[in-house]
Amino acid sequence: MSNEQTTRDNRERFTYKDDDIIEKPFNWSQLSRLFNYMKPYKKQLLPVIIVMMILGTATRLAIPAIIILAIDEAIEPKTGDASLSKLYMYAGLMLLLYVIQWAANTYRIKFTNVIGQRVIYDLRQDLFRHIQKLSFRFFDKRPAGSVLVRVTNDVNALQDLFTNGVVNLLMDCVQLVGIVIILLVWNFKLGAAVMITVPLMFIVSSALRKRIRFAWQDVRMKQSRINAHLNESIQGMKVTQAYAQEKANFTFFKHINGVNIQAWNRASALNQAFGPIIEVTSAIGTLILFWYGSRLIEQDAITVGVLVGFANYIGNFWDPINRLGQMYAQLLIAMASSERIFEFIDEKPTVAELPNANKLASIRGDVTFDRLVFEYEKGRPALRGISLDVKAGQTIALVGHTGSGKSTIMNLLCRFYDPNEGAILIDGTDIRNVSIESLRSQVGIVLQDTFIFSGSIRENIRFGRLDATNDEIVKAATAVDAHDFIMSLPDGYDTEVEERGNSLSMGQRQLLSFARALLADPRVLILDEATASIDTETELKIQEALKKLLAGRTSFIVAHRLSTIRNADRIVVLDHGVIVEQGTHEELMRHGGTYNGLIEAQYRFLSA
Ligand SMILES: Nc1ncnc2c1ncn2[C@@H]1O[C@H](COP(=O)(O)OP(=O)(O)OP(=O)(O)O)[C@@H](O)[C@H]1O
Repeated sequence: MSNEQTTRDNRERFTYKDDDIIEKPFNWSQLSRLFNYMKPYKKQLLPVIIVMMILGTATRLAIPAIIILAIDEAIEPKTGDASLSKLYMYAGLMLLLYVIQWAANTYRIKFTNVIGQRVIYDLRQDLFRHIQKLSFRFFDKRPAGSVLVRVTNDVNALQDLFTNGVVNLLMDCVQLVGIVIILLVWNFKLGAAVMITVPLMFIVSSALRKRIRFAWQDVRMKQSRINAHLNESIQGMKVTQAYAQEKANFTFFKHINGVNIQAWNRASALNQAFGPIIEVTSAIGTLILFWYGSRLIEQDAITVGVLVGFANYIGNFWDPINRLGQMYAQLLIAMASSERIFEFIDEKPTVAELPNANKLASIRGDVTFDRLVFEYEKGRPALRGISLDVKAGQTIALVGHTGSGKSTIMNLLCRFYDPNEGAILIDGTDIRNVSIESLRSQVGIVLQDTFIFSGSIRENIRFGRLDATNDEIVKAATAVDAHDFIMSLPDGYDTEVEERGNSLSMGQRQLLSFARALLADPRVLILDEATASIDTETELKIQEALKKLLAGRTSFIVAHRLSTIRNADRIVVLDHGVIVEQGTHEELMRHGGTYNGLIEAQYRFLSA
């Protein structure tokens, strides 16, 4: 163990892997991929926005030209006579241009907001749809909080870019090019002189860009850690409080919160550095303008109007450059976020469907495990060659020490993971050759940790089959003996339960999950029996419910209760990923092997 590890302090009790360090160069194809999200709205809204953009930019470019004309033709014309009427005319014209500019900008912002919101909506939908398709392996590696942050923070980070960012960027670019052309055409020498500092500014600022990009990526990563920890803390709050570990937990939170602020400050300081660079270059540019401009006036090469107009254009010239600098930072933030979003969207489900996968036809329920080998992590096999033949309608109890591979077999049967070697056949068909939906709709699973969603009891049962009628729901609940307890709740089937079903007891949650499974009516049922001890009356109820649930289907039970085990047609005993014994309860007891040991240990425990 390294020195660093041994001296690890309390703050690092919990470790979160740095979530996806992405260090790729600025990715133009990704930017265009992002902009593809705007395509559906191209016809509908883009023409309006483009017209507004042209109007806004054209008026902005025209105003200094009017100032030049007003000075040179109305205030100080070469003929010598100032003309008040001309001045009024130019002032009126300017007023009109300002009004047009204001109206164009207002409408443009309104429309871009609409597009921005729709794009964000679509992107979030895509991301969520894809996350739902990802396999268990993906979620094994990632804390829920870090997944959450991509759908919330990272998508939000793109909001500014899509609402006004892109359009502002285009407008600023057009404005810049427009000003450069106007200045060079109006007076090439003076125009070139004032812009001499621009390349210098680009050289200095380009050095900053890379650092800014990485700094913002770092911020996102740190935020992701906060979310991961927060999510875990909230879910594990009861344990934290039960062990009075709030202080230690808070210290760790303070640590990651502080690290996040530091990262943010660093990124923001780098961002701020753009401002002074531009201010200094703009000041030098203005200095050159007045110094060189006044010499040109002395030589009669330009008029006062041109100098004032140039000053105006130059003012308008640095503004967009400054904004482009900020916009670049915003673009970098958006790029960092979009990289993280696309990284998820591009993640291929490890359990993939064959392109030509057929639906699994209605099954009888024969299940064959053929020499299954599986490892979650390389080099640590959880299953080392499992072979088992199960006839339709049989109940198989899987028993064995903790970590022996019982749940893993079930995970493979549902295709939450695919085996490294071997195959699982249902009615002779390899489950990898059929569509996942058709498989899972016929293979039901009731997990040990029954998940109850926030919503009504009725909706929770209906989760088994969304088109079930209310009568069918009541029938399923009655069959598993859950009806009485449901009716004793304040609003019966309409009683709202909290997320995870915290307001229900363990036994009640289990009965609900049985009702849900019964409603789904799968031909093959997997049941990871809850280990928590419950009172004898509930135990009896659950056993009765189980009988009804299992009747007529092929069932696999990761069994912990003796009563469940005894009722099984066959008991399969696992040890370190291999089947060491199988048979009925009596056969295995007579055999006096691992099973016998397990049962005796349970008795010793109960009678102790
Ligand atoms: N998601 C996972 N990632 C990595 N290893 C895992 C994962 N799930 C299980 N394992 C490992 O695989 C082995 C088999 O685990 P499995 O959950 O199948 O055991 P089990 O017999 O169901 O245990 P229990 O009775 O405690 O539920 C164990 O060594 C476990 O540490």
